[in-house]
Amino acid sequence: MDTRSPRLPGTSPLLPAALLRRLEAAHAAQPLMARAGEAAARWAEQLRSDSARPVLVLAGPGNNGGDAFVCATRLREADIDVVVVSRADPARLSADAHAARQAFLDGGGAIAADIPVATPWGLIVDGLFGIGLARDLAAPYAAWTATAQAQARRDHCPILALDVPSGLDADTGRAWAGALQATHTLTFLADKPGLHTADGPDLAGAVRIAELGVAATAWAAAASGSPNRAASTADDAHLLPPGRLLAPADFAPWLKPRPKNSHKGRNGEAGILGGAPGMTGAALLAGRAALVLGAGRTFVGCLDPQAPAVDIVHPELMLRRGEALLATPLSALAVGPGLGQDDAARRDLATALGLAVPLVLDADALNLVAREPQLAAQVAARNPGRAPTLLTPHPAEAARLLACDTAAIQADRIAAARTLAARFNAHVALKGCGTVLAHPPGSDGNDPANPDGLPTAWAINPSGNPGMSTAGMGDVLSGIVVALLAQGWPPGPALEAAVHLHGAAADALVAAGTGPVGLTAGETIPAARSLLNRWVGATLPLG
Ligand SMILES: NC(=O)C1=CN([C@@H]2O[C@H](COP(=O)(O)OP(=O)(O)OC[C@H]3O[C@@H](n4cnc5c(N)ncnc54)[C@H](OP(=O)(O)O)[C@@H]3O)[C@@H](O)[C@H]2O)[C@@H](O)CC1
Ligand SMILES: [K+]
Repeated sequence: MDTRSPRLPGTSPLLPAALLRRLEAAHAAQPLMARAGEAAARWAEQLRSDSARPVLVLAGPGNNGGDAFVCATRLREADIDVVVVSRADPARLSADAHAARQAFLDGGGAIAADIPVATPWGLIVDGLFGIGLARDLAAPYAAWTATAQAQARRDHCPILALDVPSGLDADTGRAWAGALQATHTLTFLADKPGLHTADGPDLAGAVRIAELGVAATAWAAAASGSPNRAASTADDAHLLPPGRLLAPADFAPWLKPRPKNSHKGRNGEAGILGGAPGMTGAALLAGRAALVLGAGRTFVGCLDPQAPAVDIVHPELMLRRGEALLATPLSALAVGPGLGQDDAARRDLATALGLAVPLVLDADALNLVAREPQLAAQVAARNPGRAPTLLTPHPAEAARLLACDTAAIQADRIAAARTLAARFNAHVALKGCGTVLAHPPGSDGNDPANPDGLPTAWAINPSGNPGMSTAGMGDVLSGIVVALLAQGWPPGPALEAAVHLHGAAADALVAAGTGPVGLTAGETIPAARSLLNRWVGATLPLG
């Protein structure tokens, strides 16, 4: 019997396309396309919904098409009926893709110029475009993706995307017009940010990585100035540094069991400031989350003079007026849940910004900072060592902070989070599908010298689900963050852990049938507590 504690999943690097190209160049002597096509064929064999039906393989005009030709050849060798559709001009193919196409033809394969309308498929393989796509799909490709999508629905068959679903930007997760929605994605060499944020999770389905025999750590050499690195180019100025797909192993060092000789003074004083008239519920939700996630004492300061004096559900909470809270010694403070934007809110926020404690800003605290340059300057001037700032905007709040529209934020969420981290000298969680975390220059693991001038430390959180798109979830997240800060977590790990934990708690609830429809913010609080206690008892992978 295995008596070891359960293990925490480890981290996975997210590599931008420019870095993947360097990696590919550094390993050009290896048969990467052959390995990619072979790995795709092996998964394709397993995925077929009906082994009596043929597999439709769409092969595009670049190396993604080359992977598709190899995949089709391997499937035919396994006696699987394959229909390949391609209009790639052989004269314009790379040497590898040309050879892959020729090998398919030499083996007796045939290429169709259009998708047959009447054939029922067992599987559709999407090898149209990979990391080389940078515009809306042109004819005939947009028509092919629409037809493939409709036929997959008709035939109840899966769609396996090679590297990335065609039409998805591998760096940003933005979908170009005509993008294909896959059910499965086999991504090559390393995982990619675009598969995990914005439109990526909807288009990619279940993601697997095929490393193609290149060591998982080789990217580090390609990213640095190693001899394998291709010569620097002007593109380096825009090079997105590698990030991480967040997992509990990223913050495992802080998942410590409490000492037996513990008392509430060791677990800190968490404060929540908000609760303007009509919005006291937001402050209470944040306060309850801070309490239940382990803060030693939790104080809630409401701006509403009519706010209740006690929380009947959680009488452990200490309810105060806003000014009284700001005069209370605190280990960490969250400002924003139900704060409103009136003069009192502005005044209390300005006072809070002057306190030398870790400070979480959310909701109307962010809107006030966006509205008033003086407050913005106060945020940026805070001392990131003694008084770190943590910002948790949703895309509309991020757009106000960066004076742009929400579409611009969503077009490149990673750039937006890194820009906010640099501008406000703050740890940032840009919420939404695939929350993006970015950390300020000078914080742990952050190389201040990235050519684009933005901080290098960023991550995407894969946990969470659409059930979280409901009122109060942001308030609960603020409460979880401030609870961890009060218990002594450093700001970066506290923000990453809180975001991951909150999403994982919502996922556990959905798995148990509570949601996604009708999932409430309050329900995620005890679920997050259960999970945090489970993680504290787990260990890192043993390597
Ligand atoms: N990196 C690796 O390590 C490995 C990479 N491998 C594979 O290579 C893939 C990258 O290949 P890639 O660079 O040839 O790009 P790809 O995505 O096939 O498309 C480029 C072609 O499409 C064209 N085109 C673009 N947009 C278009 C549009 N909207 N409408 C129409 N055409 C459009 C574009 O034309 P152009 O823009 O030049 O006019 C060009 O012809 C990668 O994702 C992976 O699958 C593996 O084999 C092994 C390891
Ligand atoms: K593809």
